[in-house]
Amino acid sequence: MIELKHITKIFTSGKTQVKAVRDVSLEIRDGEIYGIIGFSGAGKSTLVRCINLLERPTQGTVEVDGEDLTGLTNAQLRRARKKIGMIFQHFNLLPSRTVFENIAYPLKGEKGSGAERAKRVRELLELVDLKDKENAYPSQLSGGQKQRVAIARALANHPSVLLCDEATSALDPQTAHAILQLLKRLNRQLGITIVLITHQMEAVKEICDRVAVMETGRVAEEGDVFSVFAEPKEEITREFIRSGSSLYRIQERLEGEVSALALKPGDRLVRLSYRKRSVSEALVSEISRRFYINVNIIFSEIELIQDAPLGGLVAVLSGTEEGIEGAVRYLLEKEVKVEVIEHDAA
Ligand SMILES: Nc1ncnc2c1ncn2[C@@H]1O[C@H](COP(=O)(O)OP(=O)(O)OP(=O)(O)O)[C@@H](O)[C@H]1O
Repeated sequence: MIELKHITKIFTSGKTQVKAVRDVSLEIRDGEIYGIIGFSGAGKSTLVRCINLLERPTQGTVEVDGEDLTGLTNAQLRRARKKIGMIFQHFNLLPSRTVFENIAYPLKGEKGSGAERAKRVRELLELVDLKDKENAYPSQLSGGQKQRVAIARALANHPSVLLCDEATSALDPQTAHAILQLLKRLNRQLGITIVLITHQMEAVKEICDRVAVMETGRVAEEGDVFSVFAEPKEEITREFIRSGSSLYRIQERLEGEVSALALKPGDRLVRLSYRKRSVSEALVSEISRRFYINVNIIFSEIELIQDAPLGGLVAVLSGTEEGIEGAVRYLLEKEVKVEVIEHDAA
């Protein structure tokens, strides 16, 4: 387990001070994928660099598996850091070394013969699906391949934690997806704890179990990914959801063009959002049948987050006043959030 207790980090240069992290306390459990999301400058990188003490916190303690890293001598810290691998946005490979040599680099000075180290490098190459690239140089690799090399290198000493600082931000969406899937596989296969720093909501939704949302050096909100995104409590989280969801953008567009939908008297244009994991029934056909109403779906966006549907739809409900009222009550009972965007009162 990683326990951050009251971490504050202040950068001082001359007379100016920047409080990059302000009194952050977090617990990251063994074997989970923990996301830290925030816009640029929120303090994510500084916080994650405090976990392996690449940045020494101005205040607070960092415990990894019960050991307080802030209290260690330099030699002890070097040993403790072997338990914590790290990858970066721009891969940080050694350009004049081959893939094999890059991965072997952290094994230098470790126990074991050259043959044993070579065996370990080949195991790692296989783990990240790069067996045929051991003699290539970084400049001969794609971004995704470079990140695979960086992951293999970070895993060389069997760490129990992998810190990922914007690891997919420099990659195209397809390659980013492949790297995220690789991280998820390594998490399941090796049981390694992963801390993923990102400004991309998609990355968090795709693989994280829990998430912390950071704003101006603080954690604004924290929890399991489904709950945080289904029922955000803070405005900053809502901003992230809006930035990554067409469901909200479509509403903005529709508001300007409601007349084009030709709502009839009594019709309601609504947005339905799933808020609880339990929604699995065919709700649309159910309300249509029970309350004798028509549900004309204009747009829907539903994705599986942690195996539960998250998202919703924008639709026009037409029928009698009682029918529509009944349907709305029924949806609310099922914990579906109902927002009326337009009501063309009869
Ligand atoms: N070494 C440093 N010296 C001075 N200020 C710094 C230093 N590193 C970071 N900062 C400042 O601390 C704040 C937080 O930066 P940080 O890089 O942690 O944020 P971030 O959320 O990771 O953003 P980004 O995604 O843009 O890297 C920013 O205002 C930044 O300018």
